[in-house]
Amino acid sequence: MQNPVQAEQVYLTAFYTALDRERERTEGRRRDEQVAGTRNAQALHQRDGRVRDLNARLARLNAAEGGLCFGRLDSEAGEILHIGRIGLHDDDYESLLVDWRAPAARPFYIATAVVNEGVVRRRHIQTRLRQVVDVQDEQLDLDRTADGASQPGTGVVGESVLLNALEARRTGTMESIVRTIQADQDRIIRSELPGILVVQGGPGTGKTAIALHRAAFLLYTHRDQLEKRGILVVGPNPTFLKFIGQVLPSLGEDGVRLVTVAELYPGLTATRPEPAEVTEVKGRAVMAEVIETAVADRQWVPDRPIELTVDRTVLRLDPSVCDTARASARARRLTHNQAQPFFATDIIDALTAQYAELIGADPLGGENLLDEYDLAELRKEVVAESAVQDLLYRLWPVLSPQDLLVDLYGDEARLASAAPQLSALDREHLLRYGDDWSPADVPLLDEAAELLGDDGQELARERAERARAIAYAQGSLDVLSGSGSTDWDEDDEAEILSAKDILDAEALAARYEADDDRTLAERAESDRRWTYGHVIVDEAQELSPMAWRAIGRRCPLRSMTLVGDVAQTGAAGGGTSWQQALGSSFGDRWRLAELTMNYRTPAEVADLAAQVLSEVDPTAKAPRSVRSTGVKPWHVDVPAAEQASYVSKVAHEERQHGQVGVITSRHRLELVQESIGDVPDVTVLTVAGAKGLEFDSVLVVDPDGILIESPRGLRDLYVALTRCTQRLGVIGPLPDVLQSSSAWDERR
Ligand SMILES: Nc1ncnc2c1ncn2[C@@H]1O[C@H](COP(=O)(O)OP(=O)(O)OP(=O)(O)O)[C@@H](O)[C@H]1O
Repeated sequence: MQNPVQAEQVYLTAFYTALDRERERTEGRRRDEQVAGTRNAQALHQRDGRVRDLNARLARLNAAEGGLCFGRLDSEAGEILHIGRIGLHDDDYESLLVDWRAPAARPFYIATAVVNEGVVRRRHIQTRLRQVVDVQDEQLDLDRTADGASQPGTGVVGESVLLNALEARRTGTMESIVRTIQADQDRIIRSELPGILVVQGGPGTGKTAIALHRAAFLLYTHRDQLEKRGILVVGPNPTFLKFIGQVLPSLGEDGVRLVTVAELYPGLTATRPEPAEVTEVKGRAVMAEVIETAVADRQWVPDRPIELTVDRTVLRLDPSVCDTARASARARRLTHNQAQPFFATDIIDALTAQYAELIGADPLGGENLLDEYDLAELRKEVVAESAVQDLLYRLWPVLSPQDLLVDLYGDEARLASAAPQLSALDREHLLRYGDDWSPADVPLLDEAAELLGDDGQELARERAERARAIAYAQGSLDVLSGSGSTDWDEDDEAEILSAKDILDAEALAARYEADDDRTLAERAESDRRWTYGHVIVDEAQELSPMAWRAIGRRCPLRSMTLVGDVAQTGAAGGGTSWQQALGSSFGDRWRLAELTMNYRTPAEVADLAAQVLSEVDPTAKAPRSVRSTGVKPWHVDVPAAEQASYVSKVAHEERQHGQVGVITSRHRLELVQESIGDVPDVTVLTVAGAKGLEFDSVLVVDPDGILIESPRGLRDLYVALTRCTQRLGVIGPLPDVLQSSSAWDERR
């Protein structure tokens, strides 16, 4: 009789055969598409689309190679279902392997002995390359479990697969948890698409992992809807995005764009560092009003008449004329730049009328002597006069968001007028000269862009895009006409109109624009007004109200998953409750899910972190660790002068345990970095840089410094202490909150 490993090997071999066959078929279809002759541009274009789809299918098949099948369900009715990274069928379209995201796979994640979902046995299948190396069974029918009917050779049941995964050394990048998703996590992953779902959970509860698996689930379940608009994932910093960047490709999904808030505005680099208190002011919800007033202030009405000369005739523009023109332009409810031509026309009309009055007046007191042609000529003169153009610029300039902010930040008077609700000190924080940008400027630029509308630059970009499309279309036509004469015999040629006969490049370009050949991520990246089918925000507690406004604009459907932990907020503008963070943008239109199990930190470390959490928020409940390692955290204080070299020595030693993270105060960062040097598997960072990351071993250096460097120092310390999967060491004087002798390993 076959043992379970052998039995599963038979299945697995069949699955890989099916995978190989599907891959060959897809490759064959792609080859056929690529060599097939196409006789008109539209067909060529449609073919490009099919090749794109086949490439995506191949990527999904290739991604499924590692760990293709990892589970099996046996039902009460004797039915067997194998669960894998992808769905596979045989030639008769009978299901062989069920995609982990399909409804049928769900019991694999949620069935328990109490609520077994009709499943009597769950089997975890462990594979290496294409070989089954182990299987572990969980009996879910209580009767059979009671009489001990577990199968021979099945190995340990229960949580061992999960614990093995958690104990495994980290690789430096996050990996998929598809084999071991837990029931409470599964519920979040499969939560419905519409609406805003907030996932609150302490450190290591799997929020990031879940958010990414949810993206994969949503793309699978709502592919038609989401493939067109894509999913946006917003993370706290580029290191974090790199850390999580491989999870979705490993699940075969690439219709997702990963960005930081600083990258949300196309064509702009926003990396200038700035003090936390400045960031905090820029992030306040009230800044939306400030920007609105700053725009309104650029629609100026002088308080006394302005004189200007057109061809030696002195004209006078009265404030009342400006006021009327402004009111009428504003009443159009257009953006500032869209409304500008209407305002300008009214002013020019008024000046032309005055001009005509003066020079066309009949000396004998009769009617004005000028006819329509004369009036048109006078108008041209008025428009061409530079003094008029200068005045129009002062009264209602066409502005880019950058212009608006540079002018606002650089002028105390403008700031005072636009931001009376801010204190003098807050306004001082905003005051600066220059046109380089910090991440906190991005939501403000976005806000300004909404109110200002197109300033011509966007139009220029669109024109450049169009020129590109025409050039591409022209290339396609050249190819078509070149091959047309050689491929077809004369009879054919007489009957078949060549694409060139039917289309010119411009018309063809219009078709290309309708279905752009750039990837979705590329198109979304260059278009500020792109709206996504779903938005995921990680470390969501860090975002300011202004950032939420910018993100909300990218998802008018309000289909979002926001994951974070309000106890870990470090950013000056971030929220310490979800109501506070989201209220100004989304009111109470969001639903909350909570995670309570900590899959990262062992209990020994989590207990210590819980002490800090109770200082941060006495009402907060620390997540419960799923495992303990028996290794207590250790602490050493060394004289400040020797600290950096001591840290370097220990960091080098800790490498034997895997990836090492050295988390220190901003103050000490450079010194520690220099002392350790560039060593593989050791990363030195501040708490802000470590957010969302994890390491096998963590050294927290200068905890006191971390504590006092920021008004949110306690939260920062909490984050630092919860980054390790195995070992924690603390170096430097211990703050009071960590003075608990029982928590520490005294041996070091
Ligand atoms: N069901 C699971 N199976 C295996 N590993 C898991 C599971 N859930 C979480 N993990 C692992 O636990 C670790 C922590 O997960 P993750 O980073 O998603 O937590 P988090 O809640 O985002 O933490 P933080 O708030 O600290 O950023 C990761 O290594 C992740 O792979």
